[in-house]
Amino acid sequence: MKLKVCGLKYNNNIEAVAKLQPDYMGFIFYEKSSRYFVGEMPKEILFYNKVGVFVDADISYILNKVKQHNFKTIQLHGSESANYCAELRFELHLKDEQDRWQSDQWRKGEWEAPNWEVIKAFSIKDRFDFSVLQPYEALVDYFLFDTKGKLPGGNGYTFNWGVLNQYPSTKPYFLSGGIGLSELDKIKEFKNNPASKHCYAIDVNSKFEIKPGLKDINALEKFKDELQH
Ligand SMILES: O=C(O)c1ccccc1NCC(=O)[C@H](O)[C@H](O)COP(=O)(O)O
Repeated sequence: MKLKVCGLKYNNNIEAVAKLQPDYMGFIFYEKSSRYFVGEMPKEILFYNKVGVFVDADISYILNKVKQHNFKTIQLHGSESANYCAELRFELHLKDEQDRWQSDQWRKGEWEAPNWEVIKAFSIKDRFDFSVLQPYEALVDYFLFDTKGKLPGGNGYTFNWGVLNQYPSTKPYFLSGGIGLSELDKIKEFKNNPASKHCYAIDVNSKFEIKPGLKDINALEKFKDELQH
């Protein structure tokens, strides 16, 4: 399973996390979050697979952040509708066209359109109406299942993963919400469960923090090693 480390905030710490080579590194662009990312990222991670995480943001705001931070993956963590996802896809495509015309690589015949990935998050507690996923099927690349809580994300506790036994789709999903070292046994058990068939990645955040946005590198390293076994 792949690993996404979310909610990175401090540049030295970001570089240290990047050295662990998680598959995705997530950055929160939601002002009310204690992990809200401001400023510039270290140049060293320009080409890493970085995820911009947004909550009901204006699409123009997302496009600005995509350009500023070179995101290829966008995570929608609010109540974004399927129409919103369609509009985002359309705008990303328009952006590609503009970039193509302005690019030297295109003139040299070397231009490659970015492979956008859109993740749509949904919150679960003890049950979930999976029919809500249907309108998003053709519009997003991954679903992400997080725990329903007071905050849109980063609540720090797990939901009942048994709910995923009813997952009706074949779309790969991220499993999220309160996952820490103490969930490793549960993850191993989950891997043997039919519900994990389409689980593409594990998403971790607050359970690996020294303070909001500052990740514990040793704990992450241990988790990554264990996840691979
Ligand atoms: O982490 C936040 O502060 C946050 C705030 C607003 C929207 C999304 C947010 N996090 C998104 C994530 O993908 C988290 O990794 C996910 O919610 C799980 O967090 P945690 O329960 O702390 O493991």
